[in-house]
Amino acid sequence: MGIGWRRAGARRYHQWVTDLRLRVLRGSDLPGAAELAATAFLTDDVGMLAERRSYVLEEGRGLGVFDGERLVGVADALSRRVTLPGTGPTPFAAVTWVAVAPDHRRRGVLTTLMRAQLDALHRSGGEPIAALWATEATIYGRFGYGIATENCALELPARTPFRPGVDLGPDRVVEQPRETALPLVRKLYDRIVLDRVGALSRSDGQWNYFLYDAPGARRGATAYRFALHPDGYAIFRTSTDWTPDGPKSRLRVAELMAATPAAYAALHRHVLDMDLVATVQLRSATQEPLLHMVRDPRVVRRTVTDSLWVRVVDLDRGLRARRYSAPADLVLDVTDPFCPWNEGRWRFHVDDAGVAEVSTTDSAADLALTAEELGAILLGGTLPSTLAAAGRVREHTPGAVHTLTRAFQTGTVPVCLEVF
Ligand SMILES: CC(=O)SCCNC(=O)CCNC(=O)[C@H](O)C(C)(C)COP(=O)(O)OP(=O)(O)OC[C@H]1O[C@@H](n2cnc3c(N)ncnc32)[C@H](O)[C@@H]1OP(=O)(O)O
Repeated sequence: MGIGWRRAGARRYHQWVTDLRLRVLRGSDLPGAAELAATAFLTDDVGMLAERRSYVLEEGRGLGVFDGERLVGVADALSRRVTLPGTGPTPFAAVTWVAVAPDHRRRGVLTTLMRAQLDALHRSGGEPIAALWATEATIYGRFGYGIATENCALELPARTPFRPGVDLGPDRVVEQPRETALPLVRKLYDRIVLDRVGALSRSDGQWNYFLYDAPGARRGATAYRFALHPDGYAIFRTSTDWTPDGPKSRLRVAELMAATPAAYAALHRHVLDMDLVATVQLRSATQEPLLHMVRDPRVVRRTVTDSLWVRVVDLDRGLRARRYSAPADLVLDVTDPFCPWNEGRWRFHVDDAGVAEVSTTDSAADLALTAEELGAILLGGTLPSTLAAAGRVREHTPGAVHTLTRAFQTGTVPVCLEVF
């Protein structure tokens, strides 16, 4: 049976008769998948891609499209947990390694993979939400993914001074070799992610993937270095640059986690004060405390980008997965052509404890929105009021947008800094 699809008209897909076949990938497909991913992502480090990938492979979750014997499209969905407001780490399908061979593009291979992935999650009652990092921001909205979190690439001069009075606490930051640092890092991480909305829990394999450190993966920089504090850690690399004006090396932080303000300040001071370094780069939240600790916030260059794109797979299970900040009783009119089981009117009732009841209804709608907006607001990062101002959430009952916004927003801005 051919499974390629081609768009014909605004919303209709016709079966496109080809030799294309979809099947679940096996471990033995990894080399072919790595070849395909390398081609699609414009690299030739096939061996490295395959080795890194092997740490997180799960039987039965990767999907492949084959043209005869040749693998021409892949999409994986890893079993991961994301911290949701009020409920902590919650399973989600981490969609990744999406690639289509350049000579098979724009024939519906990606659409077929997305269709099969979401159908499987729906049918099996698997993870109620899916999430991904998008290579291009125009790809995934059509499949019901919306921008749920943003992050900032920060760059600031080394030795940037803090404001007077920033408390570094009594504890010292000590660098340790990877082997001894990792168990401590993991313990700290497990503690910190519990209430950090948007952060992802990690298994052994996911730690190996995240901290993959083969020389070819370092892009000319050093191996990872580990700086430990009793309440946090920083993992970073440096790349050396000797110029006629003196050393202008860069320090790039892979991850800095701190459970207390003093640990946060001390760890930032450690990376900012590294000798021979001219510039420090970090990936951070949009509401990063560091900006409010330095004496001159304008020396910090910031580039904001979308990070986690979220898709509510099953509307009722997805909305019930988190707690809410204020009571609400609203009827949502949801448009979701890619997952039609979510379409229609839903009563969204939140009690005083923040627990949601979600059920279908015939009552008149207070608000109308699509799956893309639902995904965007789920973590509390993108506000319904912002989407309403953009014309993407439509209010039928005055005050409904305000009620929805109060329910979804949380005390902190969610952030996901881990690309998977
Ligand atoms: C989660 C992740 O892994 S993100 C990684 C995504 N992968 C990459 O960026 C690697 C390089 N690119 C690719 O491999 C491919 O071009 C893909 C996967 C992005 C798209 O695969 P295709 O099989 O060509 O997509 P498909 O034919 O199903 O397109 C579906 C629709 O998306 C649109 N689309 C697909 N890719 C893009 C894109 N890069 N930019 C804008 N629109 C796109 C198509 O035009 C089509 O629109 P239509 O329904 O209005 O006709």
